Amino acid sequence: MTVPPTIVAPSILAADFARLADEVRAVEGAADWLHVDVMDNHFVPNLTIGLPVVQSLRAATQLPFDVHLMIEDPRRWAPGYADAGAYNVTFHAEACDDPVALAKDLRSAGAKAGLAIDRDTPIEPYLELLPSFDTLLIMTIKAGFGGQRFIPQLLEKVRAARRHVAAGHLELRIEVDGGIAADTIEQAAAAGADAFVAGTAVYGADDPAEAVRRLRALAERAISGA
Ligand SMILES: O=C(CO)[C@H](O)[C@H](O)COP(=O)(O)O
Ligand SMILES: [Fe+2]
Repeated sequence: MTVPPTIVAPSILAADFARLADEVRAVEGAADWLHVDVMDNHFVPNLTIGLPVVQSLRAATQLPFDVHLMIEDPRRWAPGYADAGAYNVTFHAEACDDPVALAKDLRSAGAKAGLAIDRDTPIEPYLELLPSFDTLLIMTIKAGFGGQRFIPQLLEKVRAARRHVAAGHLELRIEVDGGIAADTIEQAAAAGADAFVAGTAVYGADDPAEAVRRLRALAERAISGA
């Protein structure tokens, strides 16, 4: 698989769950990954979908799945998503006492491993773990709900992560999640993000595929400094 320089990952959290397969197909061909938010009503105060839905959806699309686990006890559940064919499985640093061990398990199960950092968690203690990961997801809101307002101050974590990645020549995606839209994606890209989750901005648009293409064009323009 060739690796696109900029990833746009529509979040199905903002899709119509009664028409999930159709909603996914609406962004196929435009999106790079499909972002799947799994919430357990314990780690965050919201409940979404779990493994059976991901297993069924896997057969409905060619898009790589970017699973974002907002759950307690990710060591118990995360490998199941890798087994279900997820491309990237991201769990929260705050929910895991041995993130490196779980990253190894995910890679052994054939998935990329992602570490997520919530709004109130500093990035510094986790920078030294990054060589064990393929993706670092930096929340640009408080995890739990779609449709929230982007918090620009959180981009300081993106800048710190980008500096660390550059200094260490690491191969790591820096993904931002929460409130990413046409008026925020350029700041996130300029700060050093190269993967962008967008729920409301994609599925709230009249043409979700066009919204994805527009977001990518804005991000690429900001990254190239044009
Ligand atoms: O992880 C998430 C919420 O915890 C979602 O991925 C995120 O909120 C995307 O939705 P939006 O673009 O509407 O903010
Ligand atoms: Fe997410």
